[in-house]
Amino acid sequence: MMGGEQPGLLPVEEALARLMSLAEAAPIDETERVALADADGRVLAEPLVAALDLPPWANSAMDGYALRLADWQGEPLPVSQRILAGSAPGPLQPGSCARIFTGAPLPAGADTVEMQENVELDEQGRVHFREPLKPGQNVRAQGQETRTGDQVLAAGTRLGPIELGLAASLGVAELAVRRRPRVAVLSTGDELVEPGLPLGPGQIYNSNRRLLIAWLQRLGCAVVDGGILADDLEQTRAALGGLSHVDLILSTGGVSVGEADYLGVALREAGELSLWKLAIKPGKPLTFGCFRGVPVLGLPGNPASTLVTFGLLARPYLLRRLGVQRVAPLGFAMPAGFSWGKPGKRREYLRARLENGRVVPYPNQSSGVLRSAAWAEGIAEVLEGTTLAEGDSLRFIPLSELLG
Ligand SMILES: Nc1nc2c(c(=O)[nH]1)N[C@H]1C(S)=C(S)[C@@H](COP(=O)(O)OP(=O)(O)OC[C@H]3O[C@@H](n4cnc5c(N)ncnc54)[C@H](O)[C@@H]3O)O[C@H]1N2
Ligand code: MOO
Ligand SMILES: [Mg+2]
Repeated sequence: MMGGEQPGLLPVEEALARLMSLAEAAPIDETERVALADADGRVLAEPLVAALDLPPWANSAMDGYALRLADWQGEPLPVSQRILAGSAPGPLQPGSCARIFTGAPLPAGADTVEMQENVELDEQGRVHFREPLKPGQNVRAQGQETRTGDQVLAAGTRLGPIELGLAASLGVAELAVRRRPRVAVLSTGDELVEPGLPLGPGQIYNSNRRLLIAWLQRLGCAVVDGGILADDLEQTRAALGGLSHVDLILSTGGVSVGEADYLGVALREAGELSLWKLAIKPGKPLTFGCFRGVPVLGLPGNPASTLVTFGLLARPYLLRRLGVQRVAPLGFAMPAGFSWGKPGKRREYLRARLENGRVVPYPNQSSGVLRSAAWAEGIAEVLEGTTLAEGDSLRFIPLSELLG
């Protein structure tokens, strides 16, 4: 399309919904078994089902004394055994109590534990219980957390420290996970130079490559580094064609309407362009298509646009291909610490911080300014067609929610 024509922009939620259905149609569903030590950030391929009760046996929640409250008449009790964590006690002798420590198994016959702070010992070493006792107090019953056969994690769960700890608590040493997605990263632009090399006239350093590779690795992807791609249609076709083995080609730049923007051209030529021009700022020219069957996500080249579109759209797309169901960033509502007078045509994502409980945007919101994101703690969403007065609420999405 030539001239000043400005076709309708696709609303962000519609773009996300389309990406999600495209992701569901192209699942990365091969699985592999990995040790827990290698499972952080991976996606569970099968439900995790408990093969034992947790706790496996009743145990004490306190350091103190275990007794059988059902038979106790209020008299001082002699101590018949001492039970440390890791031991296997015999049954409780009738008419006695047991010295017991936190995490130690309750002896058969005992049903209640009193903490040591609430008892007194007399010269005969008998225990006087000073406070009223409740049946079962300070006892962690067998299976109170989990019963054998319970599903504790669903397939499609993304594994993090908590899930790994939970699997370990059930004695699981290996998990079935989806294989890592293979994602190629291409940085388009004749102006780009890698850090460490001298900068010539008109050149800038390639920041998107590092940003995306580090982020993809955190997401558990196997990255194919495609380096810098010149602004040239022939080379663009060749580069895309040479990546037939990956699950996704992720590029930056070359998707707008400039005369050196060839990514969109190559996708259009291949006849498989399914998404272009979103009502999002930054990030409008985001492009999604396929090149000879390989999905291609063309992020806009401006670094803050790359960041916002990767976090809001590419990341959920990749996670959904791995079977993760809850993918969209949630954030929470916070009051604006600024006003917004001019309703926009695009939904804006401001790089912002929380100060005194209010959202404060970085002063320079230009999509070329990556420093805005390094300063920010999150991105704040200003809906299209709206104005804001100070104190009005808007959604704030912490960067930590996007980066993990
Ligand atoms: N006439 C119009 N011009 C532009 C429009 C428009 O609608 N009409 N959209 C603007 C918007 S919005 C964006 S965003 C940019 C995006 O364009 P591209 O994705 O095609 O990106 P490039 O033009 O190749 O680069 C944009 C900008 O970012 C710098 N860049 C690119 N790659 C990197 C990298 N790897 N590391 C650091 N910086 C990078 C590049 O030098 C440019 O300054 O288009 C607007 N134009
Ligand atoms: O949409 Mo562009 O990313 O504003 O600069
Ligand atoms: Mg370019």
